[in-house]
Amino acid sequence: MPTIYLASSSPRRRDLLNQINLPHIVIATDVDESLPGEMPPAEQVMELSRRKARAAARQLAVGVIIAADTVVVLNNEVLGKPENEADALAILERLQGATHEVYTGLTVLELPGERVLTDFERTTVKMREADRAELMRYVQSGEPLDKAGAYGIQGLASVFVEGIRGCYFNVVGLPITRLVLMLKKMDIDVSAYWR
Ligand SMILES: Cc1cn([C@H]2C[C@H](O)[C@@H](COP(=O)(O)OP(=O)(O)OP(=O)(O)O)O2)c(=O)[nH]c1=O
Repeated sequence: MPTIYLASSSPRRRDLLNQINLPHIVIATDVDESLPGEMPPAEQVMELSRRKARAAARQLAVGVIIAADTVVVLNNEVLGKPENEADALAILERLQGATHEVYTGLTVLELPGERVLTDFERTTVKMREADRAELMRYVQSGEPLDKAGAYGIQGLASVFVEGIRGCYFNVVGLPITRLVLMLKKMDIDVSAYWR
C-alpha cells in the first residue's frame, strides 16, 4: 500500500485522517495563494489544493499526496481566514442569521507519474441570529483566527449552527467521502489500511 502524505498544516485535516485510521505523514508546504479575482469559488479551492499538492510533490519521489483548501462563500463573496479579531467579528456579524456555503477543493496526486485528481465539495450552513456581545466572546475565545469564515463548526461555533445540508466533514476542512471516492479511483481502498 502506498505511503500517504497530507500536504497540510491544518490540525483538523490531520484529525480527520486519524478518525478514519488512515496512516499519513504531514508535509509542510508554502504556496502562493494569490488568485485572479473573478475565479468562481469551486475553481479557487481546486486550484489552491492543486498548488499545495504540487508543492509537496517537489519534495517527494514516491507516495500519494492529499491536499485541500477550504473557503466560506456568502452571497458570492469568498471569505477566507480573518486577518485579525476585528475582521473575525465583522465576518461573524455577516454570517449570523444567514445561510452560506463552504467549499473545499481536494487534490490527490500519485508519485511517481504524477497522476492527479482534483474535485470539490460544497456544503450549505445556516447560522442562527446572534448578538454582538455573544460574537465578541466567541472571537475572544481565539477559535476563529485560523479558520475560513472565522468559525469552527467542530468547536464552540456549534452553538451558532442551526443546520447544514451536505457533508459535515467538508465544513471541518476535509470531505471524507469525496476523498475516499477519489482514492478509490486511484485503486486505493482506505479500509485496506485498517489492520
Ligand atoms: C468553516 C471551517 C473551517 N475550518 C478550517 C479548516 C482549515 O484548516 C481552515 C481553512 O484554511 P485552509 O487555507 O483551507 O487550510 P489551512 O491554512 O488551515 O491549512 P493548509 O493550507 O496547510 O492545508 O479553516 C474549520 O476548522 N472549521 C470550520 O467550521
